[in-house]
Amino acid sequence: MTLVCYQPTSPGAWQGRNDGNDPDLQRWHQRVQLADLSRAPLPPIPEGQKGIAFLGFACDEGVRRNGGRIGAAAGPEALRKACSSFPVHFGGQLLVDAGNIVCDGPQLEMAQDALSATVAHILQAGYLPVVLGGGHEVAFGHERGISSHFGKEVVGIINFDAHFDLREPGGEGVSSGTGFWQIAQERKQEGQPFHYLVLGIQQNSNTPRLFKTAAELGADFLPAGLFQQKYHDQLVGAIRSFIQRTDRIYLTTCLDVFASAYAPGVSATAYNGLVPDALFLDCFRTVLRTGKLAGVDFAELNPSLDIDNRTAKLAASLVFETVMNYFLRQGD
Ligand SMILES: N=CN[C@@H](CCC(=O)O)C(=O)O
Ligand SMILES: [Mn+2]
Ligand SMILES: [Mn+2]
Repeated sequence: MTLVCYQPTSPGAWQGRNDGNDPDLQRWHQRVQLADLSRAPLPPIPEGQKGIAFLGFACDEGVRRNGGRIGAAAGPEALRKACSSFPVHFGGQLLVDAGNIVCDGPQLEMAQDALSATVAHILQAGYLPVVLGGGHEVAFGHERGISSHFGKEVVGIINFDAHFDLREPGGEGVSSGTGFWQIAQERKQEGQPFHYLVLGIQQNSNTPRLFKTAAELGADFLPAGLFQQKYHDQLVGAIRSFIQRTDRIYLTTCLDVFASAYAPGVSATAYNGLVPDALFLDCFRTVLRTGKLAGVDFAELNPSLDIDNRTAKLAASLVFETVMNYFLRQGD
């Protein structure tokens, strides 16, 4: 593939604890295969196996344009590091690192185009793309790659986020806060429905205008306050009924959906965000186990604001969930 903004991952990115080379001792860093897409396509997936391809989106420009605290471009590197020592519980399945889309300076739109093309390539090769952000401008590029690959199929978007990210582009153009508005416009132009479910919305972080835009676009949302054990069945039921209306699911997690005690390393912290507890995990796994997963990403990790890698480790644990559920439990 010829790609602007593309950089392969350096071998030093995956390093960690080593207990030996036996299959039952291995860690992810011993199993991740590095692929340089500028030289060769992704390796073929052997019959009867599945593949996941990580792709970094090293980009600060969306958060900068949105007036936030920059540093998310270092997110992919921190996430790889936090994932490196996870144990391998998935037998011979294929875990590949497909490199990075790097947004150098103000070229955000170009980086998003490169992201879309690379995501489409990953899907074409039969892998599940797991994109490591980067600001939430990752969503527009990622989703477009998915919808271009799946053509007329209905792609539903599930976003764990404190924010709608339904802003109309302002003076600086598109940003980390405009991604889902941009997707809605594309859908409208194509005469396709916009299926968008946001989980964890904070009233104190979204203007009345954003709530109004969400209503006008037919977006569904569940507020952060609903994330209580007594509403468990309601939450899981709402997620399931949303998924039923779609053919494919794009799952995106904006790490600022979590309370700042758990996720201090984000641009816009939430003191009263979600707790990454059993209730949250039930909701997250409900999405992962649909059998319709088309792409997963994690946005807004800003290592320069993190405390003791807390946010990176939380995001990494969700990557672990994604890998485990895709390889071993999808379609339950
Ligand atoms: N991707 C982030 N979006 C939020 C940021 C809010 C903030 O910086 O306070 C938004 O635009 O609403
Ligand atoms: Mn957010
Ligand atoms: Mn967001």
